[in-house]
Amino acid sequence: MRLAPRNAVFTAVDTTDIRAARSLGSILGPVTGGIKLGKEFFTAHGPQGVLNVAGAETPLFLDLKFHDIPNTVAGGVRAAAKILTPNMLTIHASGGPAMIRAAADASAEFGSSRPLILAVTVLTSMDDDDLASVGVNSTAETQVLRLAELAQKNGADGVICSPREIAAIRNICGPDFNLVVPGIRPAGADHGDQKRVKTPSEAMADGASYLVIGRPITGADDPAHAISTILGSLAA
Ligand SMILES: O=c1ccn([C@@H]2O[C@H](COP(=O)(O)O)[C@@H](O)[C@H]2O)c(=O)[nH]1
Repeated sequence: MRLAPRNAVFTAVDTTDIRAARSLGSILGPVTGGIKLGKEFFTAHGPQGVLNVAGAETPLFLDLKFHDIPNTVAGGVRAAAKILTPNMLTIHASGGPAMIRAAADASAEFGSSRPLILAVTVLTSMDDDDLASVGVNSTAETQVLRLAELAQKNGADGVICSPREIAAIRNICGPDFNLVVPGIRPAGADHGDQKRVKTPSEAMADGASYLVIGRPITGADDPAHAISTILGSLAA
């Protein structure tokens, strides 16, 4: 299914400032697919903070990137699904088949209100040299494809990948697998620590399901204008 551009964008609200997070959530939540809260916000404010920022009407992508033994990850998924009812929840695919399966099975216990389980492949801040430095002697693309297949085989609903791998994953995993894509930078924007990037329109044209965009929106003087420019580029 092809989403309207606004529904395909999740804004990464990475801050410890709860007032700023609430303000961004109220400005961006209604005009985009929803908001993503991750480790920075969660570590500072915990589940109650998440509930304060993501109202019931704002779709929530909870990006906690669980990576532990299967039993512990399953418990984390259950706790998050019960207390925070996120639409999407992340684990690391490199936790292996049993861990991915445990997360998928735990999510399935929540029936139609279960969160999508998305497996992080290779962080978008890493390139081939970074992978070699941690003992992975494959290109980022080869490693992403390996982990995407593993995630799909073990029940994940989709993966987190960079925009550079979207087309190759679509070929292998098919049209229904969710490809949720950070590493998005409008033309001319600062890449910061992101190494495998493309523009929003390139990523959507390649077949992304959702885009995750943080600093190009939240770091702008006028976040509402920044998101409207991005959505305009997608509509065009
Ligand atoms: O491989 C990954 C996995 C997750 N992220 C998260 O996405 C956003 C991107 O924020 P920007 O400010 O647009 O760079 C951030 O919350 C990361 O934790 C990722 O970038 N790459």
